[in-house]
Amino acid sequence: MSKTLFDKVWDSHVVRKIEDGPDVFFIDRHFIHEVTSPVAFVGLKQRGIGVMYPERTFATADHNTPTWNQHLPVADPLSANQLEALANNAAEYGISHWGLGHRNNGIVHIVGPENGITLPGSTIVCGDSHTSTHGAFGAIAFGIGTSEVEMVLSTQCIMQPKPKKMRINVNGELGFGVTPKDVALYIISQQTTSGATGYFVEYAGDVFENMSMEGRMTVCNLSIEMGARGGMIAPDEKTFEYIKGRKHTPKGADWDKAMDYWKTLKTDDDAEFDIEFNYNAADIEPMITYGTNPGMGMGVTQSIPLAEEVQGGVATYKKSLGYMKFNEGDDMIGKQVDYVFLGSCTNGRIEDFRAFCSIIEGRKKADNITAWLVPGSHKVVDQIKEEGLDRILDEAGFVLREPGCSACLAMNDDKVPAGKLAVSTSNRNFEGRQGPGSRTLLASPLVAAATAVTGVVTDPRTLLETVTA
Ligand SMILES: CC(C)[C@H](C(=O)O)[C@@H](O)C(=O)O
Ligand code: SF4
Repeated sequence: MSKTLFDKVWDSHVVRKIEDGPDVFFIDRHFIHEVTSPVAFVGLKQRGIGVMYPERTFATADHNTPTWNQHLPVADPLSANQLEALANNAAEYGISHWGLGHRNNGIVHIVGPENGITLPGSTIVCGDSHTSTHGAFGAIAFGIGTSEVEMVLSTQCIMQPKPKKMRINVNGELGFGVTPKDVALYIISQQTTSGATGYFVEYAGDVFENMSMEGRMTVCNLSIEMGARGGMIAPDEKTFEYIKGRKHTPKGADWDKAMDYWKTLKTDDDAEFDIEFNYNAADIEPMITYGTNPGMGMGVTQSIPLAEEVQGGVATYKKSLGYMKFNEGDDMIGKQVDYVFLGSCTNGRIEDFRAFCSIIEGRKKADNITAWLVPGSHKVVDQIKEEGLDRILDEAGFVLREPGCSACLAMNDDKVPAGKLAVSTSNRNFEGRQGPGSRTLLASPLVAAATAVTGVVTDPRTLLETVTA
């Protein structure tokens, strides 16, 4: 029978089918971080049970870590406790742990792929919604709750009903200045934040085939923001090239054997999806959000829609604009911004820093902007330095911080003050997400850079033209 990529990976991991119930589903790789794992370990201890396959679980500290002076003790007691619990639990159960300052430390969804833990055809979970990122490698990857973290630690399985299947095709060529982040924000603006609820998405078509692995990770990362369980892209030569030779990837004969399998990981021509959508690359502009969910996005040159033009409740829409202190019909271009955040598991990889630097090179940070540039991992820091991007940043008046989730969710000191407006390359613009009362505009690293040097929301294409002219 014909199968989709998703079917192939899912079916090969079902340990047992329960009639009219969920599947007992085997998990190849399990990531844990300091926020959602401590309670799971307490549960194990209370029940007096151990971790079944400690070598399949990987711990990293990221959510509430400071991005400055990481060598000093963490001042916030709650954060310090969670970090200590992660370290102690990892040591007690024999789990690999990349704590603060460790060479491999960084945001969980960035260090997994960097270290070759994320592999095609594998199943990956983490107590974290953006686990969907790993789908970029043709893995089935999704977020789980803390009770499921406990279940995976103790049995390496979870109980999961098989989601429905959606395919999103984007064909054609992306325009100048249009990045993977824009593709994702465009898709979410079309789907809304609930359009893909109950589905697992496969992204297909020219745009994803031509995209770098970094870009594919950005797209899969945002799948969750339209309600999807996860998103995935079929592995290809680019995928194999990316993972080859990394710390945890198979070597020698094991690599050849794995490759034979990985090459079969494609949707069969006549396989069926429950639902399918087609979009044109040419319709996608550099995007920006104007409201308080990631579905409220539009082309950066457009004006905020009128209440009667949008689907859903008018009252909710107006409340959202009220929070943002925006009016229907406002232009986004030219709005004064206070903060720019480059980072997160959405846009904290080397390609994002290259994109940012392509705009700020030879320019200066605007005086009204506070910029937080937070690489996703120490490896990204190393790459930034190897490529000399740190000098470009320095000359333009920017400072590079240390890795972590940072202002993506503001669990550390990187909080945008109440009322201030931030252009952020992260994935959520909910009320207070970047600090109580903070206002967030989600956008690509190019839009963030253009805004950082002008001080107002800016279409990056206007600055890129100046550079290339
Ligand atoms: C803290 C964690 C549970 C949360 C998530 O699951 O996504 C965080 O990573 C986020 O991005 O909001
Ligand atoms: S960077 Fe943001 S979205 Fe990603 S895991 Fe951290 S808090 Fe969650």
